[in-house]
Amino acid sequence: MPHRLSITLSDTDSTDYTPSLLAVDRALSDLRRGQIVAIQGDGDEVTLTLAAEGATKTAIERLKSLSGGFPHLILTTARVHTLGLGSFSTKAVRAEMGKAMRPDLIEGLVNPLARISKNDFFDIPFSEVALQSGESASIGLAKLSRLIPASISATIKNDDFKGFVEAENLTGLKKEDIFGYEEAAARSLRAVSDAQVPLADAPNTKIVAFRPSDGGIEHFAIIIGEPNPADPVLIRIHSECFTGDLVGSLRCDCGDQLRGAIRSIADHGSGILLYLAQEGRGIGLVNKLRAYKLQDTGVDTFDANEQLGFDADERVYLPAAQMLDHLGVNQVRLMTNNPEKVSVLKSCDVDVIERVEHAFPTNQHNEPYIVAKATKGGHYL
Ligand SMILES: Nc1nc2c(ncn2[C@@H]2O[C@H](COP(=O)(O)OP(=O)(O)OP(=O)(O)O)[C@@H](O)[C@H]2O)c(=O)[nH]1
Ligand SMILES: [Zn+2]
Repeated sequence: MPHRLSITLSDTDSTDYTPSLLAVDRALSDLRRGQIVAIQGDGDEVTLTLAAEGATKTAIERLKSLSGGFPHLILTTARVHTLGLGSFSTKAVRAEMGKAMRPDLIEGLVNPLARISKNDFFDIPFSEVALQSGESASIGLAKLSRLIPASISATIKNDDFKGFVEAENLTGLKKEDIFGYEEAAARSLRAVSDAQVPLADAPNTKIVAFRPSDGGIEHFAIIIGEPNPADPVLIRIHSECFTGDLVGSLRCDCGDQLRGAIRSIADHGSGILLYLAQEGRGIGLVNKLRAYKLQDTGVDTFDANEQLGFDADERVYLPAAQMLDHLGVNQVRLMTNNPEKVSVLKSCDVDVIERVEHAFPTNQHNEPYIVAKATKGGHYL
């Protein structure tokens, strides 16, 4: 009698209530709608923050009046380095814009696709932002909301955080909620629905949806055949790629890898494809399109991310490890060319007993991308 995978659907009524996740979720939608969010920092520090992307004059004026001063533009060091505006050892820096806090200058500083002369920035002083500060958390929030990673922030003192956010009708959250969000969301994943979905190349397939407790974005396990968790399971961890997976973009190898993995698992007899909601190596589809436009000027895939202010790769694999854990799978044979996936999965206590090569022929459009992944990203060819 073969061992079966365990798929236990969670009763939504009994899902843990996780206030910190909920606060981040609310803050993300506020930020995306151009609203000010209040981040509680150390002691009586409160960082009032707006996403730099799309910040309007009216919102900046409200931030000024709420803080009683001049807010700063917070940028990632990656972005400032690519602008050639100085060298810093922290992850984020503060541009002290003073009266120069104009939407066109902000756009020029944060968006590499904006047409503005670098000379406009030369007299703006920059200073380092502490790693665990509210200002640093504001960048984390912008990244989680899949906007350009830059904020307009003002840090004030107020020892009645709850009273302040209530009086001003702002979403308030702790900086630790933001720093801990990705891990907490991954650890709260629960299977919420599943169904048989026969695929063209794998008729005996079941898809299981996993949802974090704040109702945030879902990840999926595509289970082909009847994997036996007592043996090593053949798996693929695939990060979402709307362009490659869905509409057949030739700029990457994702579509071939997705369908190729389904075919290989079906040929093998059984296995699991984990489909992770982290489009564009975790920067989101809108930013990936920006990165493509930059790549059309000759920049490679990793540098394009950095020009936008992101790390070269923003992905996390704890959700994948958690889904495997829920399915009772610990030993895996992982189909990938990316050594980082192997090492990160191992660090999440998944026993990767073998890396299975997963490469496909290139085409004229994705060749530079595949070459950059191998030469710069250390991927196996
Ligand atoms: N930012 C950015 N993301 C890209 C680009 N091209 C593809 N992607 C994304 O890269 C990710 C590729 O995911 P995977 O195929 O799982 O990962 P991989 O790192 O190539 O590793 P393996 O395929 O396992 O070898 C997807 O999220 C794509 O959307 C690009 O030029 N820029
Ligand atoms: Zn792709």
